[in-house]
Amino acid sequence: MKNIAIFASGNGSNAQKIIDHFKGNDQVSVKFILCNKPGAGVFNIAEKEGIPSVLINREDFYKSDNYVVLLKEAGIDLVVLAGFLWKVPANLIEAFPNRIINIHPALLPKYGGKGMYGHFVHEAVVAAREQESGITIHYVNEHYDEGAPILQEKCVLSENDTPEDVARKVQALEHQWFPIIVERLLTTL
Ligand SMILES: Nc1nc2c(c(=O)[nH]1)N[C@@H](CN(C=O)c1ccc(C(=O)N[C@@H](CCC(=O)O)C(=O)O)cc1)CN2
Ligand SMILES: NCC(=O)N[C@@H]1O[C@H](COP(=O)([O-])[O-])[C@@H](O)[C@H]1O
Repeated sequence: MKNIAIFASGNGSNAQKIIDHFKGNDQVSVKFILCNKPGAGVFNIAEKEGIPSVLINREDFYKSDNYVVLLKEAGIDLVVLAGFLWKVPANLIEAFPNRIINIHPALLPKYGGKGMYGHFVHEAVVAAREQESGITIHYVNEHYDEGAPILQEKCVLSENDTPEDVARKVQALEHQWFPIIVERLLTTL
């Protein structure tokens, strides 16, 4: 059995796609959904899917090993950041070397780093009149968006695309590829 923990901060559409992908697979379990935003939509997904959820406490997250202990005791094999908006601290990264991955809604290294999340990314891409955008799935290190890349996929943009149009095109790539990459990585662990 391979065990996944998903970290999210928002609606959880990527979490839902990953959960759906492994339904019927008795070798993979989504053990926890952890979120730092009270009332986030991902909590509704956890409840609907019968997956234990955890509201992350900032003090504990950055000043204790409580979440490392929780994940280790649950036998988590892969930590998946799916729209998680806090920086993962060094103790968690050290406890799960090459076992934490993230999806970024742009073609890193462009449009990454502090402040580059959600609609801010797509607004910057449109402002720069980029002709393409896409996704980057990467390992997580102690800096935002600088971990080793795992996959990049592109989408073509038109000059009339709004940030919302870009978000739609990018999200389609996320939903298509993130579950596949999670499954592919689990086979290597
Ligand atoms: N140690 C790491 N932690 C995280 C990474 C990472 O690569 N290394 N990726 C992020 C996800 N992310 C981009 O993919 C990202 C998320 C959020 C931010 C950001 O600027 N956050 C704000 C706070 C926003 C909020 O609390 O609502 C901030 O830090 O001021 C940048 C990039 C997940 N964690
Ligand atoms: N830099 C991090 C970042 O911007 N992550 C982005 O947050 C969204 C979460 O959507 P979801 O909650 O519907 O999965 C996704 O588009 C993901 O790429």
